[in-house]
Amino acid sequence: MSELKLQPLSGYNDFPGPVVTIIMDGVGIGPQDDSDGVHMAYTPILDELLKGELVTNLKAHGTAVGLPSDGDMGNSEVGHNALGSGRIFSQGAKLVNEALHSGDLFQGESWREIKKRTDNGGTLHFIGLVSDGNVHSHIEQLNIMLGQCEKEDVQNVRVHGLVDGRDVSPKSGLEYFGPLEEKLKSMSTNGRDYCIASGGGRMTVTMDRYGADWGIVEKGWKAHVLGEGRRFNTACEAIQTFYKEDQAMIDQYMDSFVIERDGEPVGCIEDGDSVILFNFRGDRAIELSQAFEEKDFTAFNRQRHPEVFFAGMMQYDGDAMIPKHYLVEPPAIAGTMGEYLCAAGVTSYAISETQKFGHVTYFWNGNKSGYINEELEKYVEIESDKVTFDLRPWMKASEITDKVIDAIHSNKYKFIRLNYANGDMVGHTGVPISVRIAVETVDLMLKRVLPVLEKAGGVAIITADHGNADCMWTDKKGERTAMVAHTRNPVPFIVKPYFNSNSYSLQHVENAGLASVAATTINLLGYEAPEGYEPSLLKLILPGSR
Ligand SMILES: O=C(O)[C@@H](CO)OP(=O)(O)O
Ligand SMILES: [Mn+2]
Ligand SMILES: [Mn+2]
Repeated sequence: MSELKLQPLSGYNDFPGPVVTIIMDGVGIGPQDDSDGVHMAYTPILDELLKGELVTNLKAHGTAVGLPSDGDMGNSEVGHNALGSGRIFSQGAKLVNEALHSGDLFQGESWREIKKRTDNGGTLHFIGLVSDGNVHSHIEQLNIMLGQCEKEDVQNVRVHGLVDGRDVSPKSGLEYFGPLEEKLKSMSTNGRDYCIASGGGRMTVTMDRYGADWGIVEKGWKAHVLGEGRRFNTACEAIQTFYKEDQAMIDQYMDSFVIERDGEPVGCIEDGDSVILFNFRGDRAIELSQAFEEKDFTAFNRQRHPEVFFAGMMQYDGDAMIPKHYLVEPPAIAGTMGEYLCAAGVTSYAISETQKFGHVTYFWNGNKSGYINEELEKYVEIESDKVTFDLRPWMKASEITDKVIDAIHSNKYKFIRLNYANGDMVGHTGVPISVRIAVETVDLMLKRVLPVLEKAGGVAIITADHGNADCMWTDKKGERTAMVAHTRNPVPFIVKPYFNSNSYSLQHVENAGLASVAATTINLLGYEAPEGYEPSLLKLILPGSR
């Protein structure tokens, strides 16, 4: 533990209140036009804060958060990893690409075990998100693995594909499933039999997170494993049918589908088979991994639990070791801010609603679940509604705020962090009236929290993990398409001190990104930032130095 020791910041005077970090999920700085849901919302509090002295913009996408290129939008995983760890780690998207292109992945133990099973007649099943969103998966990575299957002459391959429409445009499923079905067909020569076996929209089927709605995973289990769901001849036929039957249908909410051949599901998962969950990101991959791996599983009735070799694209939870087998080593995010603060005896409080609870705990702590030190920390989850959030854009922001106010009043916590999910979760629905209410909700919450913090004599850090609400639609030749994905826009960074014991100025950091927030926070708590952390955005002004 000795290397986790924080050094006191010289010249620092303590102040009575806590440091409160407010993450406005999905609230980026957009083009300031009428497509920008943050700009369009009535946000007097945020507007005023943005005029302050300790205000800047941060990069929250691409290489600034460890993604392969600056063409990649940010996301909650990489954003909260950077916020909580103070450094930039090469993330799943990048690590998997490297392992695939070098071929290391195919030399690994998991792939070799799968090959053994397929040589013994087992089918290889790929389950995952079929798009090039690069948040949870990338179709090119699936394609490379399929190419390897062909090369190694794996006889039977089934793909259980989830339709995206959340990291890519809302009705783009056919653009990915069309070529994929073609490709699988063209690979089915010399006795090989490759095809899509089941699927469904990612928010309805399989990709639940943080235990928000296990029914979603059960629906996926039924389709992928048991072959239960509405039957079609091809995945493209399924998608086209869903579009035809409901004009308003968008990909992420599509029902499950099962592909049949000769009147039978073409790809149930059986004893002796192998399964690769090809999503690299953990939050929405953990529950299905548990359903495959846990012996005494109670979240839903599996009906049948096939004996399979199950491998994740990565290990999704390094503490709980979920899953046991995986294809690519995840980034080793050690020495997080949480670990340092616990080692220094600093008390902390983390809160969000279910949809983002793991963001301020699991992602924040470098993809590790559970407490670092339960005596010093408190994690609070408010249960999220089970709706598409355009219907309840206020979400659980008020309930979170109530608790945060209690936490400030309690005087028990030196560091409080919270995530308001609204800008992001409602941003993903692409419904402008709801997005506006979502952003206004967050502003109202600032109005509630900040005066309490002022009374307590603390300091607020207000930022976001990436953009989303800041672009609600795109316009091509006068035709608007809902834009439901995250953006590549920068995010605001605001420090609002309510004490007069110290005085700070902004410190210029070249290309400043989210990872600089951790050092800044640690400084505000009275310590030098640990070695290797991205530089702090604040400079303590010592008396007489101005
Ligand atoms: O909903 C999710 O899984 C992602 C988008 O794919 O959003 P976020 O990174 O904000 O959690
Ligand atoms: Mn987010
Ligand atoms: Mn999101």
